[in-house]
Amino acid sequence: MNKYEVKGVVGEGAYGVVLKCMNKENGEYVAIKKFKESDEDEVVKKTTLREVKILRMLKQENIVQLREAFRRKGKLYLVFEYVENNLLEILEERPNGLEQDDVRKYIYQLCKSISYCNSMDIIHRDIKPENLLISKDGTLKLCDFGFARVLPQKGGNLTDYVATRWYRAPELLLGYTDYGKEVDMWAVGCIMGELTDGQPLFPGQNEIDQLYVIQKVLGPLTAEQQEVFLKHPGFLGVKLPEISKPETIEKRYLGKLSKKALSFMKSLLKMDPSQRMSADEALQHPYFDGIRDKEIQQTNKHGRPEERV
Ligand SMILES: Oc1ccc(-c2ccc(-c3cc(Nc4ccc(CNC5CC5)cc4)n[nH]3)cc2)c(O)c1
Repeated sequence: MNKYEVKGVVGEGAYGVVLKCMNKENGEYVAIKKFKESDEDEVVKKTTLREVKILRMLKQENIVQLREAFRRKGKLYLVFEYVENNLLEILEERPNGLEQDDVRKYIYQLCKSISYCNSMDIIHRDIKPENLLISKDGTLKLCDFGFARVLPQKGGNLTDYVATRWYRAPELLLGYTDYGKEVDMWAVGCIMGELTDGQPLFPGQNEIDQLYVIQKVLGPLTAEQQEVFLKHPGFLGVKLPEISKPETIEKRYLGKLSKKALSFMKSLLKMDPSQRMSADEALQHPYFDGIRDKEIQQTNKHGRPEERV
């Protein structure tokens, strides 16, 4: 830590703190995650080692890069690239939402980061505006893999966890343990809505209310999910809401979303995870026509020559 000068705090959590620091040797800014616990606690040690193992796997332009990891006085320090801002603060500056083209550019980059994670069998599990960093040139970078997990082999289960409620998929809220990468794409749909009008799409006040606000817009849970809800110990005695006329995404964003954007968002906000669009499918969606082609042209200009057919 001697070569770093602390300039401020950019994040805090149960784990510890993320500091904005300057490298005194080269003047470069970095973000350093300083873990609170020393490594005496076996459980903490196991989770931090799992986090570092995942971070070392990730090298993609829309994911914050881990630069180095070191221990000092029994505490673990992770050094990352520093990025100027995050989407939470940008949303606070734009209470009525962002321009539609900026929404599209950010959601495209987010889908690229998730597609890359999925190619490594990694799910993030806590995608939210605070964990989406935005650089001065408008590059989005996914950060904070503290809840991330490597998907278990077929039939394996994931343990429960508590991440940010407003972006949590129905299967997580209902306690399913065989959930998968679809939970990250549900969060993308929630964030797309929030970027569009500046308001959280499903701002539930507790877990029951979260399921209620989701159904108020999208309609009822699936039949299977309703059965799970009625048997869930945490929801015993709680009635499912009678949703005769859901608000619908169309009405919620009337006049604010193009037809392609609406179709894209609705393909993400499917109650049934098996029906939800994957990150790879999302990248091929007509919503990204124009962005994808421009990127292909640029790659061919600077990268591998266009394959001759
Ligand atoms: O497993 C992990 C754990 C932590 C990280 C992580 C890595 C890097 C950052 C980070 C944050 C950051 N910049 C930043 C973050 C937040 C703001 C918003 N204003 C803050 C409140 C003062 C402004 C700038 N640059 N890099 C944050 C988290 C990570 O990427 C993975």
